[in-house]
Amino acid sequence: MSSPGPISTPASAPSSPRVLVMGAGTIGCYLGGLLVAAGLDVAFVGRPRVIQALRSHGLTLTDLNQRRLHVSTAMLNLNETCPPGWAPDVTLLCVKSGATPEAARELQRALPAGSVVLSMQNGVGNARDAQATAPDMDVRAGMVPFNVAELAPGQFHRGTGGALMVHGRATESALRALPQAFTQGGVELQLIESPASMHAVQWGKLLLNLNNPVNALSGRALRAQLLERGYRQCFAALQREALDILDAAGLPVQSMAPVPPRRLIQVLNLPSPLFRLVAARMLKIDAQARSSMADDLKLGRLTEIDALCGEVQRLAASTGRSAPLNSRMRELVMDWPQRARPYSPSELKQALGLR
Ligand SMILES: NC(=O)C1=CN([C@@H]2O[C@H](COP(=O)(O)OP(=O)(O)OC[C@H]3O[C@@H](n4cnc5c(N)ncnc54)[C@H](OP(=O)(O)O)[C@@H]3O)[C@@H](O)[C@H]2O)C=CC1
Ligand SMILES: CC(C)(CO)C(=O)C(=O)O
Repeated sequence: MSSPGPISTPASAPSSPRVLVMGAGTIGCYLGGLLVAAGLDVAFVGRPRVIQALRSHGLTLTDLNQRRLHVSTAMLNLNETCPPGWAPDVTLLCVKSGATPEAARELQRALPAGSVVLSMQNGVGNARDAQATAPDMDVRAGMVPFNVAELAPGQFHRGTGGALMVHGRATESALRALPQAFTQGGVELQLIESPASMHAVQWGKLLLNLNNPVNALSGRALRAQLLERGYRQCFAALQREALDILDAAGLPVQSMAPVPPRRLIQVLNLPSPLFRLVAARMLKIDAQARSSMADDLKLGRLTEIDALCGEVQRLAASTGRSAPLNSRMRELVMDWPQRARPYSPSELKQALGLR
């Protein structure tokens, strides 16, 4: 992506690597749009609402560094199901966790055996679940560190930074084109060779995503929510419980923050004036950015709470322990439709049983 102002987008050459975006939503449109702009041959599969918006408006991508990119409708290969006979070099699986089985079934039906599928989803279980549903695919875990918001139909904004990570090797033909293509759009992609390291990355991201329910229930934008100590204390308590369980299970975690996970918990608990100083980098978030779960609650959609707090509960149970805070948070998110009123910091602490 060039910065600032619109840029022209190159037409993909006949020999361009082919990418299928399965689930053209917020992340799918952002990642796929960057790849179209880099000249890759990208097909999007999405719901009629999104496909119609892209047909009417094209795709506009912006980011926190004032980059702006417009991909015209003519450049977009838009579909409501996998285009028949279209064999991608790589597929980006970008649906929410609850939609993974249906999407994986479609990939299994439509793509040649051995097709590489990258799960660009949150949680630690989506790649495993997709692989179980689509046994002929080669499903790999991926990780998206940054926040993307749909600002208007066809307009997607990246509000935070960080490098994409994917399980694979730079020498693999399916993946070779991706790092450079994303770099052109201002996004780094790191390939992680070892499955154990990728698992540690995913758990590191899950720890960060334990703020998603806090953010969603706060009713505030991410930055405003993180500036409230009471909400940070809730996030820190959920993280501490998860880390204790991960330690008990002997599972390593790669921190997604510039400091180790336990240090991050201390930082989150600091009084706000100190937190602002110490966590200046963490607070480099656009004022309007919200967690993906906040979008789900607002639109009355199924949330990914089961893939986040639910995963902590399941890991706890597998080691003979319990995860009362993550269990309680899961209940609060499930009970949202009955309440439908944001929690103040003290209300949320009280609801979690924190002092
Ligand atoms: N948004 C963000 O900032 C971030 C999100 N993530 C993760 O990325 C993943 C995707 O999230 P996000 O992009 O926000 O989700 P969205 O809901 O915005 O996008 C997913 C889209 O895929 C559609 N979809 C689901 N199943 C199918 C199908 N079988 N065929 C076609 N379209 C389908 C959904 O439609 P419908 O709603 O009708 O099912 C929806 O439009 C999640 O795991 C999320 O946690 C990770 C980092 C940041
Ligand atoms: C980027 C981040 C951590 C923002 O909350 C996210 O993963 C999400 O919104 O789901």
